[in-house]
Amino acid sequence: MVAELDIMPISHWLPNIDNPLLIAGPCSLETEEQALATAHELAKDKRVFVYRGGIWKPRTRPGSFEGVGSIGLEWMKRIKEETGLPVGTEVANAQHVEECLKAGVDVMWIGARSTASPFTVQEIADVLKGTDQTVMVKNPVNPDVQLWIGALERLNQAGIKNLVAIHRGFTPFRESKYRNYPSWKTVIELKRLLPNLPIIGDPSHIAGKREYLLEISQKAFDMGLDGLMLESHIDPSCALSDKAQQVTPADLGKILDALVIKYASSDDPLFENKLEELRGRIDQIDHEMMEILASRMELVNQIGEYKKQNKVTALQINRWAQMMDDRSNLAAKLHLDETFVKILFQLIHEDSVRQQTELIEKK
Ligand SMILES: O=C(O)C(=O)C[C@]1(C(=O)O)C=C[C@@H](O)C=C1
Repeated sequence: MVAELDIMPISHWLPNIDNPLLIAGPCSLETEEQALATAHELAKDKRVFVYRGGIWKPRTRPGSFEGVGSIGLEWMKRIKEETGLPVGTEVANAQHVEECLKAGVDVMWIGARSTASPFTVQEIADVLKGTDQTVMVKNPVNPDVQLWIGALERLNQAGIKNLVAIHRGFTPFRESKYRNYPSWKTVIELKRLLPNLPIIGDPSHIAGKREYLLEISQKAFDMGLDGLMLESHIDPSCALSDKAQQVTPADLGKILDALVIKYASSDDPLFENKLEELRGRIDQIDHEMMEILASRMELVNQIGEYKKQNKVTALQINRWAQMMDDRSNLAAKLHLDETFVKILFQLIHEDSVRQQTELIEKK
């Protein structure tokens, strides 16, 4: 289902933006001194556009630091006054939103677990109705693009047009390099369905460890995302939450220096001409591949007819196993990614079996 959302570009609510949107600040506001010292350091870097700080922290298990609560909003007001930076925090229920609206918080975001709960999102949307608030929506914990869009739709139906999606990664099922694995294909699908929706990355939550921040941030720009949310703490070694993924404002500056910002297109005519020529060749190859696929399918259907006449099963597991070995070996020789080739042939084979079973079952 394609959603039609009325979404404003980031420049509508952040008119001075001249770079990708960078939101930075501590995972949690802990003390007024820590919150302000971090903000003053970050504000010196003109690439930072919004200050972030967690006030209400949804923790997986009880007993860990769950945020300072409403007092943090007073600190946010001081940060705004003293640095001039717009401020943002996570909201998880109607009361949080009401308090943030009163305190003049500029950006609110909905966390991954809340996005996964339509009642929670609706409750938040109902309080926001009639405001011109900026709201960011993190992906739900599982890669369900419709659930992510559903949350954005609920807010949009409440009149919220300053919307941004945040890719913070998905809960892994097993031991993995990153804390929350990125799913770029889910991001591509979201971009396809909602081309006007700004999307930013949250490398801190994807990484879980500061040493991976640069590679994930670069990947986010390579994928055409519109900005980043990065956690920065004046002294990460003392942080009360997510210590390992936070960096000092100085280290954040180094990450930003190392990043190559990418654009959707270039105004260099030489580049554009070359791109057009290469794309033409790709179109040609794709068309040839599809014709080859159609010829393959004709053979599969012929085999299907013989199988029907001779009462032989559509699925031939030994032949399939031999084919997979052969295609994997060829993939290695041709320097193609073996997993990619495996998935491709799995899809082709699945469709062959589907077509043959339909043909065999047809009266
Ligand atoms: O070899 C066959 O028996 C086929 O029908 C072809 C094919 C294929 O797509 O290559 C399809 C189904 C079988 O499970 C194995 C292979």
